Amino acid sequence: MSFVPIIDYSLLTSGTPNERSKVIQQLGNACKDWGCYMLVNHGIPETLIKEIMDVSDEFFNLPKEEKLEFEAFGVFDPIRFSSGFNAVEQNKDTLWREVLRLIAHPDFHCPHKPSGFSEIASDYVKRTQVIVNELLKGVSESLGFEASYMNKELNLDSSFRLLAVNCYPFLPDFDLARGLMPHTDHGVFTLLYENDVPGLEVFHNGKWVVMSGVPNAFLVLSADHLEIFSNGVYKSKLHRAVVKDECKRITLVNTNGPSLDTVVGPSPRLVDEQDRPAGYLPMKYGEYLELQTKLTTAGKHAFDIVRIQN
Ligand SMILES: O=C(O)CCC(=O)C(=O)O
Ligand SMILES: [Fe+2]
Repeated sequence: MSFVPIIDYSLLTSGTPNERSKVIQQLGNACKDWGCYMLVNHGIPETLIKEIMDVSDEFFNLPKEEKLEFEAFGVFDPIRFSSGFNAVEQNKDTLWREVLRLIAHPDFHCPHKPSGFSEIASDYVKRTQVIVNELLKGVSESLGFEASYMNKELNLDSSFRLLAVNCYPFLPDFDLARGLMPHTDHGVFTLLYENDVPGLEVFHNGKWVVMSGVPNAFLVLSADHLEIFSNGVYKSKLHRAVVKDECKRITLVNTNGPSLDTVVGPSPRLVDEQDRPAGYLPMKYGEYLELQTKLTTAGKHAFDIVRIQN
């Protein structure tokens, strides 16, 4: 039996050169073997995590009409609240979830209530950004590139980033399954933090594996644009949420894409006409997001359109 890899973030930033190169190797192995890992010793104060979890909880506890003031459906709407069943599965098993999506970068957006939400969420986004940037350097090096290569090629300084706050409320009076259908995320990789109610599962070696049990860790999932850019060396991770505990699950999800007008295709350094032809069609990240939104209602994925079937 194998376990989800654990990566010690502190060794990336303050390890000796030897420790750093070891952890970069571990990062590469985690991306190759699992496509996901737990990130520990990340340095985000537990007090800040508690604050953002509490204020998110307060948001979801607002009366329905107040939450619906933020209801929106456009993929580029800066603030988007939605709730309901997974649209794809309307006639099959249905899963309940509420989600608040905020565009966090290049500009930060947040509802004006509850009080303090915007300040706390903005602080959380800034601090998680530092982690994302360091991880990007490590991932870039693990692919054999210089640390800044991915950042430069994907215009990550002006990247499009979302903070999605998911809530799976426990509703004892309703017979509702709670969770999220199997999917992969857009962007380079996703950082996910859960309150202490488990639910995230990843598909590994033909089985669903629960990602939980490491306290105070981020779960990091490789996403579609890492697979595309690495020409399939690192795969996007299939995952889902299944919430069984009789408690409310809240998750904080940071997606980290390139800038919207960046055309993402396989890095020329990882394409070789003979041995490793390009496996993905280039597409602007913004177009990919729009396409994904259109396809979701049909139960399809933009990834299937850019992937070249050899
Ligand atoms: O809430 C979870 O555990 C999963 C969330 C997720 O996969 C997403 O928001 O993309
Ligand atoms: Fe996801």
